[in-house]
Amino acid sequence: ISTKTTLAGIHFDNCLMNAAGVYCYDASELNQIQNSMAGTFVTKTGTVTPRTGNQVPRYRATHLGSINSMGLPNKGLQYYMDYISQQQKAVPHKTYFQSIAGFNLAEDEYLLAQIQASDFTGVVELNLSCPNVPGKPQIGYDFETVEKILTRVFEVYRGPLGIKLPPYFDIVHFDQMATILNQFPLAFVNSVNSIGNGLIIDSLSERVTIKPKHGFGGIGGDYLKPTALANVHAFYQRLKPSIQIIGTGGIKSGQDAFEHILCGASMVQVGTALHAEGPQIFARLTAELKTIMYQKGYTTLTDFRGKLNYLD
Ligand SMILES: O=C(O)c1[nH]c(=O)[nH]c(=O)c1I
Repeated sequence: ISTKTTLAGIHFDNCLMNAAGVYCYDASELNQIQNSMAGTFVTKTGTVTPRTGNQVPRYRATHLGSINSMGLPNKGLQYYMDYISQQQKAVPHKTYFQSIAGFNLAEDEYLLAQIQASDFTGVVELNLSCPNVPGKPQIGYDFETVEKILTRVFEVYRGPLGIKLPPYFDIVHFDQMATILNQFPLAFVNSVNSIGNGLIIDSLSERVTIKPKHGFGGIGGDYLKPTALANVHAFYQRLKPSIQIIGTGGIKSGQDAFEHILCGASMVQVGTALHAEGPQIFARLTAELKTIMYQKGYTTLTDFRGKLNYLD
């Protein structure tokens, strides 16, 4: 029984990995994912220059998930490129993901030019869905800008590249986004990022739980799972087969991972639950997923990927 997968024509021994932003801020955290059962890692979204991010407390977990308004704290693209360059030499049989975000088209182009000029042989995840940079809208909700960015991206970048999208909540939005995305040679679409600008309150103290933005932040965990599964399946149904799906949102058990794959995911990313449990979660999730596959008589992910049944 194998949980291996292929994405962008690249083989991964395991379909489980971290979600950008969790356990991937620096070399210390990335080493822990590298030394876990995860199939690979994605870096914290890298920007042109390092960022300290928003004021703390900026992350809070509840028994149903998490809220965060980190504000894109990161070491800057070059730090992550240096780390990946080192890992490509030290652990060459794995392929790594670099998450990036520019604050405008020129920055997107600059980031991609830097990657193109480097020895990077991995996969780029262009983040179009950070909800926590004050004053900056989530690009994923501006369809015309998404189309403009992707047009330019594929004029300048030749390696495998996918995008991280915010959750959508309207069937027509799935249709409109898929129509745009099907124009481009995307390697994948990663659905979903956190549900932007939720609010979790401590009713005892009658206060919000995080400092930035009057307590408003991205929602992850159990709260997010039904939305995540819907976005994974909606894009799986609509996108051309060459654009694969990475499923992110609400995965804390082998069953959750199984459900994302049943909805069409080729790779699954873990955020909130990884933050709570640490990198050993990948051993647990892999074992649980294999047990479910065994019980159902499946030996590979292709036996059930995308084969969600309807009631009609
Ligand atoms: O606040 C963040 O750093 C952050 N937080 C999220 O929940 N998603 C994102 O894409 C980002 I860039």
